[in-house]
Amino acid sequence: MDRVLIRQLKIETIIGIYEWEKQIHQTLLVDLDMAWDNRPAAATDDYKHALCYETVSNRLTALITDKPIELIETVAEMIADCLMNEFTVPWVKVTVMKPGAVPTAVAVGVEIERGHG
Ligand SMILES: Nc1nc2c(c(=O)[nH]1)N=C([C@H](O)[C@@H](O)CO)CN2
Repeated sequence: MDRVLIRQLKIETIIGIYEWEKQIHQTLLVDLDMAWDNRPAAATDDYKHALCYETVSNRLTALITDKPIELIETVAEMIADCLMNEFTVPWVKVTVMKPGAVPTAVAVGVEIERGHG
């Protein structure tokens, strides 16, 4: 299956398990691999057949900034659910990185795959 990709989507939000983290915004970087049949869009050159990476980016930013979240695992699962239920993406790989969370690491993160395709 073809894929639509989003790399390093930057989301500033309240994320973390500690009290001090609930008082600040921190950056998450999200990578998405979304299964999608790109042939109808290419054959017609018609946007209506495309999985719009701009619409997806805006929707996921709104979703994740709506309320405080403790775990990046929750972020990844919310993103996968949204893509499969709202955008009918049949398979997705979601990587959520939290740069700076561990001072001795460039970034830490989680990766999940959901669906088939
Ligand atoms: N697997 C996880 N481990 C940790 C998380 C997390 O979301 N998933 N979060 C934290 C803290 O919020 C940390 O980022 C503060 O620096 C610790 N471990």
